[in-house]
Amino acid sequence: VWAAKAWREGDPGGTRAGRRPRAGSVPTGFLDVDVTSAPLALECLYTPWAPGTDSDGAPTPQDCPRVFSAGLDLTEMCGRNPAHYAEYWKAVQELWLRTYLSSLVLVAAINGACPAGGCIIALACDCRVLADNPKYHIGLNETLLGITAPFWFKDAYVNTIGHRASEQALQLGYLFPPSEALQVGLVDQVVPEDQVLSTALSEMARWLAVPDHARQLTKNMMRKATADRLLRQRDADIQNFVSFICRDSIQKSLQVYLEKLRQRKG
Ligand SMILES: CCCCCC/C=C\CC(=O)SCCNC(=O)CCNC(=O)[C@H](O)C(C)(C)COP(=O)(O)OP(=O)(O)OC[C@H]1O[C@@H](n2cnc3c(N)ncnc32)[C@H](O)[C@@H]1OP(=O)(O)O
Repeated sequence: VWAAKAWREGDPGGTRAGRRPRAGSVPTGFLDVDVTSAPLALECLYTPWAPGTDSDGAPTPQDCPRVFSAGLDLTEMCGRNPAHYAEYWKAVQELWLRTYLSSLVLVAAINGACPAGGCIIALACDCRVLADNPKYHIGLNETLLGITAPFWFKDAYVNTIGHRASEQALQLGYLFPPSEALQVGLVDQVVPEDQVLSTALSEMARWLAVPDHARQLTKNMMRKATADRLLRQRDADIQNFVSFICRDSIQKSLQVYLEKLRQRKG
């Protein structure tokens, strides 16, 4: 994701959210910032956990392909206490709200798998460019983990791919391969892997060509109702998350899923 203003201006003072991510560390793996301890200054970020810039200040490709984001960090949701879950969920809300409502142009250059929390952050961007690799699935797969996507994940999905497609994909926990993601409108472009970044930059240029104030007001007009819905119910949403995630049956499901992931690796 490129936060346009900072990148365009070279932003020497901006916060580089660098370092190699580890799978599953979203929200921290996505922007690679500790959202649990610091207010997130999205407008100061100019790269994701990717790249860096070359001598002209242009972004260079990240060194960790294959995973755009493995979603939220499941270890943050297993075996912890209610206070931890509440703080974690508040940070997830904050990351999404700031991304979704950012006045910057945000283009997601998706060069790897993009499930669940990864998808929701990509959906908060203005535009998504996905690498054409059959392994790079994108979508909200929560039900396959035995959990449910919260209403604001669902809202973002519906806003992007419509009600029927969301209903089906959410219940099935379906992860779309690139061609289907394009067809359903979950991403805006699918391009060969080595063209993801250049295409994202071209998209960025297209969006930046529009007068900022008009684009920003329009973006806000389109997104405000969805964001307000969460803002009105933030505390209730946190309480709901905590009581849901604390259930023995949910903890068991998550542990089984994590164990499967680890075994698959071996
Ligand atoms: C009331 C509402 C409640 C619910 C609210 C919504 C909650 C959560 C939304 C989410 O985001 S849930 C997370 C969903 N994510 C996934 O299902 C993706 C799982 N991961 C994968 O499928 C794969 O890891 C990958 C992304 C396709 C990458 O594959 P790769 O082969 O490159 O990597 P692995 O070897 O599988 O994994 C490396 C390492 O990371 C661990 N890991 C993977 N994903 C996560 C994760 N999301 N959280 C924590 N840990 C994760 C995996 O177990 C390996 O760990 P180690 O063996 O190295 O310890």
